[in-house]
Amino acid sequence: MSEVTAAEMKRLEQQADAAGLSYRQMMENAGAAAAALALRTWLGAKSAAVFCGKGNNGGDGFVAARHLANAGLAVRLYLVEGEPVTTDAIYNCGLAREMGLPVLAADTLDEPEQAEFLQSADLILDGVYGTGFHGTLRPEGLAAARRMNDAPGRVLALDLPSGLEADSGTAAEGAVQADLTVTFHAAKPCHRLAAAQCGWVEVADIGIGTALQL
Ligand SMILES: NC(=O)C1=CN([C@@H]2O[C@H](COP(=O)(O)OP(=O)(O)OC[C@H]3O[C@@H](n4cnc5c(N)ncnc54)[C@H](OP(=O)(O)O)[C@@H]3O)[C@@H](O)[C@H]2O)[C@@H](O)CC1
Ligand SMILES: [K+]
Repeated sequence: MSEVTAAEMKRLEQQADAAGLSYRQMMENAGAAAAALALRTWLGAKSAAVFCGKGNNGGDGFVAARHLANAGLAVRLYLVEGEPVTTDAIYNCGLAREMGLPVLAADTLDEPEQAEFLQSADLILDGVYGTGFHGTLRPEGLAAARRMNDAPGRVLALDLPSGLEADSGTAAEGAVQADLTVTFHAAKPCHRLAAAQCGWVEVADIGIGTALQL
């Protein structure tokens, strides 16, 4: 399997953007691919809890949530670190809200109704941290990872399980344990170095190869 580092991935995204494949379109392709993979892997899934951080990994989560909802699943979004901060994540959070998806703070999961939703969710999407993560999990990230790991549903990590460093494969204490990881364009070193934490790994095409004629 070919592999790229986080920095190489960033460079490829910049080149693809310059070649006319916008960052927003890459995020759309990533989230749509993740939703499609979830739907064909777990046939019959009826509900999904989607955890989103404030960066672009969260952006992938907002996109995937839209596509899962369009496929008929009951979907709720949980913001782990408050509102998104990147342009494309803000845009996709807005679209999710416009289509009426519940976008809730993750600490509402302390409330019985939200806790019940998470306990009964067939799918759990981890869009908290991707290639931007380094170091240790802070309390919000740690609490979210614990909730995902403790829930009975299947965990799909977007790009990589939150709490892993993409290049070193170092797993922070309490990192997400995924059943399936969907990564974008090419695997990152963590998928090999921390294979057990990632579960099954699928690489999704997000259009970069075509844009750059690779
Ligand atoms: N670019 C693109 O076009 C595409 C990108 N894509 C997606 O974007 C992902 C990369 O997105 P990203 O670069 O926004 O970083 P992301 O992984 O969301 O998280 C970073 C946030 O976490 C924070 N943070 C870091 N360490 C932390 C810690 N220990 N504890 C707490 N916080 C910590 C960090 O803050 P900082 O520490 O840097 O201030 C930052 O706010 C990539 O994996 C893929 O899924 C796809 O959509 C395809 C197109
Ligand atoms: K993730």
